[in-house]
Amino acid sequence: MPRLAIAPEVHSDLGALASPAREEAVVSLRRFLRGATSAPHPERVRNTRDPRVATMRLTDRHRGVVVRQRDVYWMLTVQPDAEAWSYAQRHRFAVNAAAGMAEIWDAAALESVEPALRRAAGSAARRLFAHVCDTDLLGLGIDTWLLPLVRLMASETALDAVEPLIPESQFAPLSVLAAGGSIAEAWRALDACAAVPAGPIDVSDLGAALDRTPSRAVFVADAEELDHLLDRPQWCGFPYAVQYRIAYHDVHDGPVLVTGGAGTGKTVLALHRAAHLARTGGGRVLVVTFSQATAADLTAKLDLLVDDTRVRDRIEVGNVERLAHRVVAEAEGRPPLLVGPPDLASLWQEAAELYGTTHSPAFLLREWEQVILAQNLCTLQEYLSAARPGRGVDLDRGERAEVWRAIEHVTGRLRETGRRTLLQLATRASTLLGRTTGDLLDDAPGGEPYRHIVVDEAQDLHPAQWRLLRAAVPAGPDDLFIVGDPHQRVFDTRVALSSLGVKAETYRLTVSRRLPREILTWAVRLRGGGPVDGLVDGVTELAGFRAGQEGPRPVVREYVSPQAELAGLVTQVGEWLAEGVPARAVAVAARSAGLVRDVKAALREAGLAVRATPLHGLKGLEFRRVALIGVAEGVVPAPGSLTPAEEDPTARAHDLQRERGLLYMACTRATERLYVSYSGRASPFLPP
Ligand SMILES: Nc1ncnc2c1ncn2[C@@H]1O[C@H](COP(=O)(O)OP(=O)(O)OP(=O)(O)O)[C@@H](O)[C@H]1O
Repeated sequence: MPRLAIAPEVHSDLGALASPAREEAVVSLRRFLRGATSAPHPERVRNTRDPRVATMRLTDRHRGVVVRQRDVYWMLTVQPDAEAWSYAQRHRFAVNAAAGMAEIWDAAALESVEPALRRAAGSAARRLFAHVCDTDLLGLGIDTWLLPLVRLMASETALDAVEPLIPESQFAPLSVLAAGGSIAEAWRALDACAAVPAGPIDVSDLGAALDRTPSRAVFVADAEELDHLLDRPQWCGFPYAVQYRIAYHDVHDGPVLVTGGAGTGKTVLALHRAAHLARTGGGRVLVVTFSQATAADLTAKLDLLVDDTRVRDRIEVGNVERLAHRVVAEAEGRPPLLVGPPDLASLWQEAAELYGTTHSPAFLLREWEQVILAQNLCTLQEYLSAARPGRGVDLDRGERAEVWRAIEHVTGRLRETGRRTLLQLATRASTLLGRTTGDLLDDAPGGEPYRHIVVDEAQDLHPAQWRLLRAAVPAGPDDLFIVGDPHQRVFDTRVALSSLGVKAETYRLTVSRRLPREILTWAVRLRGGGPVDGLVDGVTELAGFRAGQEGPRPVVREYVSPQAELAGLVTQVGEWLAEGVPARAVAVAARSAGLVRDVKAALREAGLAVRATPLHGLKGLEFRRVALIGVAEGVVPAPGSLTPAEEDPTARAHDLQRERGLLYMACTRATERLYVSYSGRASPFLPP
């Protein structure tokens, strides 16, 4: 029987076909898998660059392009006849001699750039890879067919120009060598492209190479497996090599931290890991995310990824607040009472007035959350000797004692009325769990506690919440799997995991699978501000963060008045919907609640039923079209959320960075188009 491997492009090509053609093509593939007499068969194509390539008729107008070797058929794309023949003629296929993965490249396009490379090389004093011998290049898996082209390159620009035309596993080691890296570093770059470690490699064994390349080929044994692969989104069946390597690694010895820019596939990776742990791990898996909206999104994605209900039932999705609530409720025998923000604000006001402190209510709140709760300081003595990282104003002993009294007033009033803040709840829950790890969570089927916790959007967790998560899972292999992006932080919680005793093995993802290059470049300019701290030791840079696709540039519109801006928004959204973009794929957001209300009213009046939300509401989500309005001076950054510089310049700088992170996060939700508008003067965050 033939062994059929499907490439991700077949998934998207079939998805793009109109309904009867798609069904016809799938029926043909099913017949092929059954070996039916009427099944499509490989037909030779004239003038191919690789004799193993053929096409198979799948509908009266479409063909699948396959590379055949013995019983293995690797189907690469499904195209109308002429395009399928052209594709078959243009491409070459090989097995990487060093890392063993299957590779494919557009040889015709490379041949057409060869004369330009030769001309540039003629006038160059030195070739880019003159310092590396052929043996080393071949040892790094550089293909013998590509080698002469590599030898012609005279500059990094030449290498960058061919990047889209050659496999990543060829480009990655070359780019390291071009930048002056060593052979060992180039090897590491090549290793990073592999989904599985290679073992012995036989370059003539296509089947074994495809097994090592799960991001490019999935074998389907029968019609059921074929339907299963095609009916789910592409990310379910084809994790990228780096996602596969981390997510399907047998056992990570302890915590794992994966960072990466917006849209680099962290959430998808976290979901694959959660699924893998639920299938193979030692107990229940808790997936922690930011909000109810992101929890609903992750739940829906997990339902798609994991269809075995027994495995799915082992995974729970929630946020830290829910976990804290549940632990405390179970220990205390009744649901805890929470204090609302207005009541809390008036308590801080009262404390500032009563104790005549020179510090504002907002200062006291930050001191409580960022110093006292962050370090779980329980006595004045502890507070007097504590470090106050991130706080810009020094406090002497007398001032600290005064601040402590004010804080005790608030905590005392909360105690009297039986109310708590969310961070207090987290602290209480971690204390309870610290005493009895797991036992308080045993109302699950089977009675076991969480054995694994997977954390998405980790950049915004407070130390008190980290302590809760740490206490909710026994320390050991595969205990914590954490993904996050410090550049997207929207709260002022800058904590390095190691400072909380979480020593994680770290990985970094660099290619955005969501953002077109134009939006990414613009958003990175907007983010500016250089490296940021949080999660990792030291800082995270945006350097190396790049996009995998092209697209239109963001549109920035200036209007003469807020009314004109709303009218412009309505026109823009109307145009998107008229183009056929579904309403659920469009989001509109603004910084202030008032503006969101105006947007909702304007959209309602125009009969446009798209999501409108504050900027925070976009966190963790993505949409084909995103419109951000009111990105004006005096609105973004929101003046009310900035600490006055005279009160605490460091806190103000942090507030500004957080506001910038918020706008950056919102801009990076768009997969296709980003529209930004303002009336009056532009927000100082917008790039010139
Ligand atoms: N293996 C894959 N195959 C196809 N698409 C993928 C794959 N991995 C991720 N994607 C797509 O890339 C986009 C970004 O992925 P994801 O949401 O996981 O990124 P992220 O790093 O969590 O983003 P952010 O931090 O900005 O929320 C999504 O549209 C997702 O479906």
